[in-house]
Amino acid sequence: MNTHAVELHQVGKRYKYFSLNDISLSLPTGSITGFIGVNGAGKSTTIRILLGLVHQDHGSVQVLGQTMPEQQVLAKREIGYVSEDMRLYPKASLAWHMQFIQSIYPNWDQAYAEQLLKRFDLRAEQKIKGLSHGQRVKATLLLALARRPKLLILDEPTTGLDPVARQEVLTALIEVLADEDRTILFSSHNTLDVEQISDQVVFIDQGSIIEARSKEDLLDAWRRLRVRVAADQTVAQLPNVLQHQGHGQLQTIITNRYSPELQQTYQQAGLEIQAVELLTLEEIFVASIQARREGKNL
Ligand SMILES: Nc1ncnc2c1ncn2[C@@H]1O[C@H](COP(=O)(O)OP(=O)(O)OP(=O)(O)O)[C@@H](O)[C@H]1O
Repeated sequence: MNTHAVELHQVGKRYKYFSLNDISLSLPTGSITGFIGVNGAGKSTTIRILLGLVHQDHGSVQVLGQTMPEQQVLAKREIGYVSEDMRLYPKASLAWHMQFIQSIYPNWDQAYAEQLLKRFDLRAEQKIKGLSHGQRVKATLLLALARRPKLLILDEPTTGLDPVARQEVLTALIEVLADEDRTILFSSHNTLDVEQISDQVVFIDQGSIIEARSKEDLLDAWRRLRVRVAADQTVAQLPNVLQHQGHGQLQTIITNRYSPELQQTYQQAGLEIQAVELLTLEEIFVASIQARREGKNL
């Protein structure tokens, strides 16, 4: 078994108005990675390169031990892919699609497919054209999950789903990972979903990866400190202050390098620390993008 399901090294792709800038990324086997970026950041382009649908201009791409795009036929047998723009046949039923996929993929798990039908409250005999948006997303997900792929790549899997449906989908994804040699990459604008289920987080901005590490490490490193400062003190010059707000005596500092030692340094500089708070993944994402756009190093 490979220790990494996906390895990108210095991968670049140039379009007229956009370029993916030599990105490197590793997804450990058995992990679930949330891939977060604003519109147009390069999430789908990266995913298409992983699938061999778009060829990189340079750099190496290994997916499940296969070199992409050259060995994409072999890799694709083991990859399940779900995106919003996937087309099912509107006039055919879900059962027809299930049989069709079963005939192509030997790993199809019919018992699991039936379990997912119940979980997602879908009827196999219903035609695709009669399904609501959310039901269509769940149907596509069922077709991908029941193939039992080694790597599941989901482009915005929860967009447009109601909160209950979102939770059902997220629970199904967590269950996939009970089997430890399966790996999931999912892109999302929804940081709440990523915070809930991923164990690795990747931020992409303007074609560059700006953060890639374990969710726990990331959440632990970022803090908001509420501090009382002396009148003549300048907070901005203290070490590891990424952002600060307020001009009077009470100010807030945001740091992405929190440690008890850093807190001591601030205290020794004369700050009175009134509170130390964790940030949500959404706050961390927004602050990371802002810092980068202001030319600060993360
Ligand atoms: N085939 C193409 N030709 C030219 N430009 C392209 C092509 N495909 C993507 N792009 C450009 O690459 C940029 C990144 O697009 P991409 O779809 O990867 O972003 P994304 O992060 O998935 O965005 P969103 O969240 O809006 O789906 C966009 O500016 C897009 O216009």
